[in-house]
Amino acid sequence: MLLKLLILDRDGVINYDSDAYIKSVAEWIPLPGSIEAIAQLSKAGWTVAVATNQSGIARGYYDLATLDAMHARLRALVAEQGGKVGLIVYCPHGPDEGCDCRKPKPGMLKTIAAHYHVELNNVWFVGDSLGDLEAAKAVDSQPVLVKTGKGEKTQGKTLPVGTLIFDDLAAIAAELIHN
Ligand SMILES: O=P(O)(O)OC[C@@H](O)[C@H]1O[C@@H](OP(=O)(O)O)[C@@H](O)[C@@H](O)[C@@H]1O
Ligand SMILES: [Mg+2]
Ligand SMILES: [Zn+2]
Repeated sequence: MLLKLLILDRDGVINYDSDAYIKSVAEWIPLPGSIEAIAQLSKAGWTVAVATNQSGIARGYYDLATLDAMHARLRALVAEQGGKVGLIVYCPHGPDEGCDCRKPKPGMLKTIAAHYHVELNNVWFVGDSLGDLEAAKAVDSQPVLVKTGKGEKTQGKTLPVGTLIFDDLAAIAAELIHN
């Protein structure tokens, strides 16, 4: 059976983003409807994974324990609604470290695909930044832009051909669950 896999960017898609980075669990605040959307998707048989740049680690703004605590919070909130979150992959590196995982490179998407033993082509990757969409395009995934977070600003840029655009994660869940 083909795995119904959806991959999400984190900041600006699941939770509010900030130009000052999300540096603590207290600053990690879910966007309206995002927790419910993830719970509904997982209860409808979707595996929801996350691929997130976290250069704030390299910059020393917060540590791995804090990052893990944010993700534990995400998992707990979704579980409260009867859903679950799949693999969360993050890039802790800075923009100048030349790693293979920082978006727009597709390394995290490849890690997720290998974890679930699936191909990436046509898997939806939902993000609010151009780098998210470019990462998706690099591995023939489906780039999906949400207008939350930096999404409205990103919408004004030249997007990869075929990028789908939705208002928010709730709209994506409605599309995937009811079609
Ligand atoms: O959207 P995801 O990938 O989940 O995470 C984005 C964050 O890591 C941060 O990424 C930074 O970009 P730089 O890493 O400094 O280029 C800035 O855009 C911050 O505003 C943002 O919070
Ligand atoms: Mg983002
Ligand atoms: Zn990296």
